[in-house]
Amino acid sequence: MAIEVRGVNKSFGEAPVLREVSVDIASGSLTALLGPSGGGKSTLLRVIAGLEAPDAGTVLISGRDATRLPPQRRGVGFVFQHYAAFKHLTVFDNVAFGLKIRKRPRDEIRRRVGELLELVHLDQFAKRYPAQLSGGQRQRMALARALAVDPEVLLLDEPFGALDAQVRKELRAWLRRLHDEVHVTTVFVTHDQEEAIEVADSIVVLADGAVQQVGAPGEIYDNPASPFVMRFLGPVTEIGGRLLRPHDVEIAAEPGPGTTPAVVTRVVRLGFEVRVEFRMDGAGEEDISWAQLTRGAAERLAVEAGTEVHVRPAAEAAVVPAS
Ligand SMILES: Nc1ncnc2c1ncn2[C@@H]1O[C@H](COP(=O)(O)OP(=O)(O)OP(=O)(O)O)[C@@H](O)[C@H]1O
Repeated sequence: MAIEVRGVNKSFGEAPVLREVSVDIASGSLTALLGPSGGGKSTLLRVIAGLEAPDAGTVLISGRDATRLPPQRRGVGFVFQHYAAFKHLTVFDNVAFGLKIRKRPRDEIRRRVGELLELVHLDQFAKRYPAQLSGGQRQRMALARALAVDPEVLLLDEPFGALDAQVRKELRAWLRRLHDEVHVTTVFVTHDQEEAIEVADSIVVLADGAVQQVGAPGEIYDNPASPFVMRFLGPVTEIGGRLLRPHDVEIAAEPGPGTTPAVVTRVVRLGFEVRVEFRMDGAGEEDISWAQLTRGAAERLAVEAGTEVHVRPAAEAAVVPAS
């Protein structure tokens, strides 16, 4: 294990922000801390970095008790959402900064910074100043700088949070590829479930200061531990007191084993996907469930508002009691 967090508690004043948090982060993994705003993600990252001291509990990094070590002695590199570059230094010198402080020989610095700039695709920009870079390029520079001192662990707090959607998507894919090349144990904070699912090997869902579930993206999506996790990871709908994914709802024209009658209230065509909204037999006026169908399936079924249908969860559906 690269990082072991054991029984960490942290309060600010009266308010508990982390409650008995224990997490194992495997060496070489790319882990997302995912959860709603205020759930404690940044605080946990800061406790791992040594920027915040826990009230109780321990943090082990590479098997060593780091709980009382200052940040600079933990072997971690970090990048924050609003990355503060040294404006008066070139890209090269920004990346070289940590190596210079550590008084590495000049030749080594030149070689290492050259390699890193190539890795983050900024080799053309070495002589520019941060103000002459785009937001995405600045974040890549920040990552190169964090990697310069060979950290055992890389900690990223919403590193792409301030960027527009398109750049954010590009950087996600790029971070994934970078990690496949460099294999440094990486933990990143995000409140975006799609980002976590797309990029991470492992997701830690954190809400209300407590770990809700830990697992590979597919595991968490398919086998959520609670209604909260299920709702947080993707769209859900409710049928007969059970939560399930809308693509796991089966709709048929005729009744069958385990089906319940329902009336279609609306059909929304969203390109490839068709969203069929319906009201279950006996449900209240506002109580609308929905199914996500492919366009082909919807055409075969030929439903429109007012059609009577029969619905049930698919045999392989992940289902969680709604409350
Ligand atoms: N230094 C501090 N002093 C007092 N309260 C704090 C401090 N830092 C964080 N908090 C509080 O702790 C709680 C958790 O904050 P934290 O930043 O860890 O959450 P988060 O999950 O990262 O949220 P976000 O996604 O909004 O950044 C919040 O209620 C926040 O207001």
